[in-house]
Amino acid sequence: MTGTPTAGPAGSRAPFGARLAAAMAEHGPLCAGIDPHPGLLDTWGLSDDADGLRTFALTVVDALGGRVAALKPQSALFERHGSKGVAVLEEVIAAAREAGTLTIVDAKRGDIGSTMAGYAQAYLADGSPLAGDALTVSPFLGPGSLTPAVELALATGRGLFVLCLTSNPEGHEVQHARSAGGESVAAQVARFAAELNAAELGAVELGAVDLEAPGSEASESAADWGSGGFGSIGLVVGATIGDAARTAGVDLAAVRGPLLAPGVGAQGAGAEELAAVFGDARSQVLASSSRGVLAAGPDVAALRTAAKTAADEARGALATR
Ligand SMILES: O=c1ccn([C@@H]2O[C@H](COP(=O)(O)O)[C@@H](O)[C@H]2O)c(=O)[nH]1
Repeated sequence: MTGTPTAGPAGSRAPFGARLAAAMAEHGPLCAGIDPHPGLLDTWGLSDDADGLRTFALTVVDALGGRVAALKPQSALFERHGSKGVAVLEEVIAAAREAGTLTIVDAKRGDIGSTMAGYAQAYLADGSPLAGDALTVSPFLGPGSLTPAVELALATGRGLFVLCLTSNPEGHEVQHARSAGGESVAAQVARFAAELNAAELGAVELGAVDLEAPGSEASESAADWGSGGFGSIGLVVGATIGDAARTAGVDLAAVRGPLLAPGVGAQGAGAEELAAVFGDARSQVLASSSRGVLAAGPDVAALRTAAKTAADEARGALATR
């Protein structure tokens, strides 16, 4: 086997945090985004319709499947093609799974709890065609509103990435707001994830989570997961945020979960920013680049070279020794 545990039959999937840690160790800390912007479709010589979208997205899976830690399809750019676009997203998730690559579906879902349960069923339930390995979610209706998604993710070996300190400049206005007690919104979100991860990792350490489920590839890496894996509830923390984690009072290392770091490449962040933003949480970072890699297409070899270069740069920037 490779060092990357993949999904076994329903009910036997190892925890997402463990699977992601293994994938990052094998392929480097890069998540390649699949963002089929109209401009990119044009550059690739493709039509701005569901057929062009399908060719684009499946070319990326073909080029990078089995070569990066994760692929992150951006749901909005599939949804803009209507039901045919959503069908392509389902096909992309299945193709990545077939290639043995984790998918983070970037749909940033968030709603009141009863509706969140519907989103959870759509994106996190076994057998749902839109279920990848993890989902991005918005905590801005209150972190507790995400409980249905948390419960289903943990029950199915999937993960969440909760928006915390986003890469866009406008995020500051909301994420740095402080409660009467003085805690920033971002710090509250980080504490929510930290508490969930402490409970999950504590259960693993106590042996209450069976990492050796029959039929999965879990057993061969179980020891690694117990010691080096992440919790399954990650945060989104942009690589562009400068010292915002410090000023918002967010202890990223204490989260013990993966930190999805968009902003690398097209939004201007590079190795220097990755190293500076994440400090002693560098080993948790999954750098994310979409346009910076996709601009190399449609040539498959060029896409692979661009992804490898980005992964190598991220690995160098995030090395802890
Ligand atoms: O804070 C955030 C959260 C998510 N994103 C998403 O990541 C990619 C970035 O694309 P690039 O082409 O690498 O800029 C995109 O899908 C965003 O929606 C983010 O950028 N920032």
